[in-house]
Amino acid sequence: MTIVRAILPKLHRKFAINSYKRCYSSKDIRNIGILAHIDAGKTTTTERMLFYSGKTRALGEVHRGNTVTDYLTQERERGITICSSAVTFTWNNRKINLLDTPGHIDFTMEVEQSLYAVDGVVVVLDGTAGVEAQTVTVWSQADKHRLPKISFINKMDRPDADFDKCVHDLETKLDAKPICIQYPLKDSKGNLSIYDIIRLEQISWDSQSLGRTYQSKPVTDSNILLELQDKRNNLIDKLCSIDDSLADLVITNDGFDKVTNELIYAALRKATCQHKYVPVALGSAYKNVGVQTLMDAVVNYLPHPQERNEVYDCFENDFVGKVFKIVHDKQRGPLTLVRVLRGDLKKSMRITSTRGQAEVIGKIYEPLADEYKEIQAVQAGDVAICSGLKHTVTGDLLVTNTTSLKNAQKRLQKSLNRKKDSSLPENDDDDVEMDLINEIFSLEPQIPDAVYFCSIEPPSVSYQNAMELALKQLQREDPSLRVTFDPITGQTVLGGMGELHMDIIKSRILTEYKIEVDLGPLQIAYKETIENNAKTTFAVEKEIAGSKQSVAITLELIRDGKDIFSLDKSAENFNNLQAIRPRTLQIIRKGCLSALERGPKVGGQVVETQIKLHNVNIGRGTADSFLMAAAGQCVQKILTDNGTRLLEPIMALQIVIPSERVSSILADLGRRRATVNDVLPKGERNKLVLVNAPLAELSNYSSILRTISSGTASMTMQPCGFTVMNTNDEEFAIRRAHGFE
Ligand SMILES: Nc1nc2c(ncn2[C@@H]2O[C@H](COP(=O)(O)OP(=O)(O)OP(=O)(O)O)[C@@H](O)[C@H]2O)c(=O)[nH]1
Repeated sequence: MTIVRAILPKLHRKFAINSYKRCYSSKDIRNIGILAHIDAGKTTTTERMLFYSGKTRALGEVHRGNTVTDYLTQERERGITICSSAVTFTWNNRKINLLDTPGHIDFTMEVEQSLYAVDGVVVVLDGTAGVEAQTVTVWSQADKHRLPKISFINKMDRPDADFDKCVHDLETKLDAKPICIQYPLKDSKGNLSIYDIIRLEQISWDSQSLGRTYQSKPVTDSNILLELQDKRNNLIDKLCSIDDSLADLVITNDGFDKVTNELIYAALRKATCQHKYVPVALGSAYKNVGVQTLMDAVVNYLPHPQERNEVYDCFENDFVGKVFKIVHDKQRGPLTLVRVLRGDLKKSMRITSTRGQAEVIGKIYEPLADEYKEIQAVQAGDVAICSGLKHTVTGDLLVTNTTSLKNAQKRLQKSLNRKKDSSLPENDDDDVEMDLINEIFSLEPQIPDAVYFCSIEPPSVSYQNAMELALKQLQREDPSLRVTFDPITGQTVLGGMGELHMDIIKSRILTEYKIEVDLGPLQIAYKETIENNAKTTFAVEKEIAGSKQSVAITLELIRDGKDIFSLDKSAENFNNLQAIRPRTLQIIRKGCLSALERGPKVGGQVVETQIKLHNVNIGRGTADSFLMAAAGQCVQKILTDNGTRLLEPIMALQIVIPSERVSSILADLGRRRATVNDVLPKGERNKLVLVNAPLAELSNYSSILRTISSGTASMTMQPCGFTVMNTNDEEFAIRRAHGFE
């Protein structure tokens, strides 16, 4: 990756006149995600797709900072994708909505949300590196969303690219079943062209026209033809295992000769949509080779919207849309990117989010990164950008109204019951489906816990409000960013997924909101919990501005309680508590919960702790704020008097490594307080090591692993919860948090 430090002037390249004018039926739409490890070439590939489809008139380059999809200043400066962005273009009379997603682990949530909007994915591999750490993560995310995949082996122009190794990696590191539809060919000068294995043709791209023109010719060299025929037969053989009609044809004719290209396309499409095989294409986006044939593959093999999203059938013809991104446009304000799953999305339409917020859609635009073209309506299966939504957050499900949501839930429950009652055997797919359904109807998007935090300060107090507003906006776009206020230090605190995440937030506040904020040192986000149940009565009396304020409150903290706040149901107290007005109870609850935001040890959020209200006496004329503060102080007193334990963030690591190196990796992990969950065979030569290790022990671990394994290991890492620390580790963590280590 070339990092361009100087900010290049944003090039306002004129987009070509809209290349699609007709309305596309949902069968003619492909919603695809483009996923990869960082730097594999997603943005470069997307840029070519826009260019060859006629959507743009000039080719942008990542190193020149003028690509369409990396439109944020930070993306252009750093040469990386931070926000997923949506673009629309047409190819072979099909409309393609494509989401370019970020490759860095800190933005995993972005990728996760984008996957709700697509029906299939293109996974780009760097032909010189094969399957890398983040490839494994995005691959399993695509699996979780049951998305059919195509793999594009990019950078095949480079002398060190190795197509066969990449295909082998797909098999061994991802347990995928690849089907190569192409094979690379380099001439004596190293120029790349491609063999089409199905058509037995050689395809060459013309560099003069920046790859716009390309031609196919039949392969005539008899040796090469034999080799390619062998590959074609192999491909058919594989497809026969899942396609009975193809198998019958091969058996009846005693060979592969009668199998037409059309039959292969149809069988391969079926195999891809059913997750049985992954078509593998290749090329060099940078050298303008193989992108058009990749687009052909997208159209030919990836499903259209009607072939997916059956789970939303329960909404019938009501409107359902998934918010997969919120962006901020200087002229238009916050814009919401919505995948329309059922019904039509229309200008000025009323909708409700599953969190119960009623909203009105403003205008609707067709997506093209940061350029917008207004349209009137969008039908099911398509993707749109809406203005006017004030409360929706990334991850929300939008529906016609609450009645339609309730009806959909009832219908879904009925159909699930029917499925259960029928004698159909249950399988793993049912579990995945159930998880997805739960996620669809859950009211909040699943937001990963922050694992790092740091303070954020405006340049002067006069910027405080503007900074808070900026953070509020950024949080709507990116729910994995947490913003809290520390009442003790008076600082605003950011929680997030990693150093890059925080850094990007800082630079976005500067470029988009013109506020030069300061970030404090990055710290691990420990949580705290109580060790034992404890109960205290706290009484406080004060005269404020001539009026007497008094509260006496008895609270109990209970470990692992179910409800976060409850009332004592014993005969002794319940009648008394029932007489309290609900509004007063809400104030007490609020005071108690805000006290749980900061534990006494390192200021970590107190979790797995229930608060039970036993008794409260409130003096006449006591202000709400005084009551709220008293409730909070009572909780703090219990926490300080009885002490808390620290919980630290744990990461789940999946390390793929040659068998002979496993022992050295395990020895190193042992020194990092890791728990080895399993060591499984992976392909012929490798092992898959599954470990959980504290985040605090993993600083810079990916480069350490590279050193220990001499570059042979690949790894993915993702947060997997918090665990209680032992006393020694805890002491060390506290010293470190207080700056003594
Ligand atoms: N030699 C060669 N370089 C390429 C090719 N494709 C992309 N690159 C270069 O690889 C670098 C990364 O490319 P990007 O397109 O930004 O990769 P990306 O996957 O979008 O990266 P992130 O958005 O940061 O995840 C850039 O410098 C590209 O010019 C290719 O086919 N051949």
